[in-house]
Amino acid sequence: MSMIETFSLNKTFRQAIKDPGLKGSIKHFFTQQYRDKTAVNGIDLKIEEGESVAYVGPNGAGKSTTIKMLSGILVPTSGTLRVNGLVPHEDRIRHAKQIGVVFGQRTQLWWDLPVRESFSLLKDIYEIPDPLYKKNMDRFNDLLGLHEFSDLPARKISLGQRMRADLAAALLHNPPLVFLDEPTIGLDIAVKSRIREFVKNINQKEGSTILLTTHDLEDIKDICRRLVIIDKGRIIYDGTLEKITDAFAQERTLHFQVREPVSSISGIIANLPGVTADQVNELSFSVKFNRFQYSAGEIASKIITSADVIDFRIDEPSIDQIIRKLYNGELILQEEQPSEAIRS
Ligand SMILES: Nc1ncnc2c1ncn2[C@@H]1O[C@H](COP(=O)(O)OP(=O)(O)OP(=O)(O)O)[C@@H](O)[C@H]1O
Repeated sequence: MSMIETFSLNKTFRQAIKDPGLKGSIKHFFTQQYRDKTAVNGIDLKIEEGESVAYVGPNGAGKSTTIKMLSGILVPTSGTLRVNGLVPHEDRIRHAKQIGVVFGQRTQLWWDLPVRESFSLLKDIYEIPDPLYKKNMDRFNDLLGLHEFSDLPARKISLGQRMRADLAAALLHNPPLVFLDEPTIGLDIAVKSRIREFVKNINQKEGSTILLTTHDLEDIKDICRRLVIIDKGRIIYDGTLEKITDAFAQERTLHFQVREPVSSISGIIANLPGVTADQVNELSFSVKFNRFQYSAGEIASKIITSADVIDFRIDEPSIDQIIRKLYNGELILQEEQPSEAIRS
């Protein structure tokens, strides 16, 4: 049985059409015009137990709406979904016990209570047995350093501390499935890396299934093996990060620095079809090539035998640039690209 299975999942919202300002609100009160906004449009998604999946897409793509349906907060307009054997919105209480949810923008801690009191309230709410509670608190203390701030009320702790506490709060009851909605938003590099390590730990050591939405592509590289890209409510890619890199990161650039000016770079690369060169200044130039056509070693040795090279480095398009181009419609995923999982 899959951990998550959706078929033709749709969610349409009714949005009010109104002009801005008070005048618009008064007019809307009398005329009441609405339009339908399809936020999620025919999502078929299967996630197996123990997978770690990044669910990414531009703003407004439908990520949060999907997570809200999967966590039972929203009822789908049509289609079916099953999460660990339950239909989330039909069985909300039982479902809540089998998931952990972290929203980077919101906290589930009690604002005025010391953080440790929030944990103890959650222990009662989820009916967590004493030994499990103690085991998890010890583990989370080790991994997330909760003791540094657990006597303080949630309103007094920093954003990074709040996120560490929220992660612990969401996982105290050992849920087999964890939804993380932007868990590293606004955090510094050190806290981000601590959180990524923690999430990897619960996925790899505890076997928890992870569904992560993020705009920080470093999160994906670190945590997830599978990437699902959604745009305008539809899945446009479902596969590994490597496959998308293979499809689009074909171009490599070698940058060279030389001791003496080179008279003709185009002459040096003349018998390498498809390779292009750019003179940066008298003593440096770059050479672009397709990595499926040539190896970096081939290109470098060709240049080194013809020029007095003192240094060189290689650049490849970052996954960040590739995914941003996909969002902007500058790259189109096509059937013939080397990815079996690409959807039209
Ligand atoms: N309660 C709602 N009522 C009306 N429209 C909504 C509601 N919730 C979401 N939408 C609309 O549905 C679309 C998808 O929103 P959603 O929040 O799922 O996107 P997202 O991918 O999570 O975006 P972001 O990265 O900005 O958080 C948007 O156009 C949004 O305006």
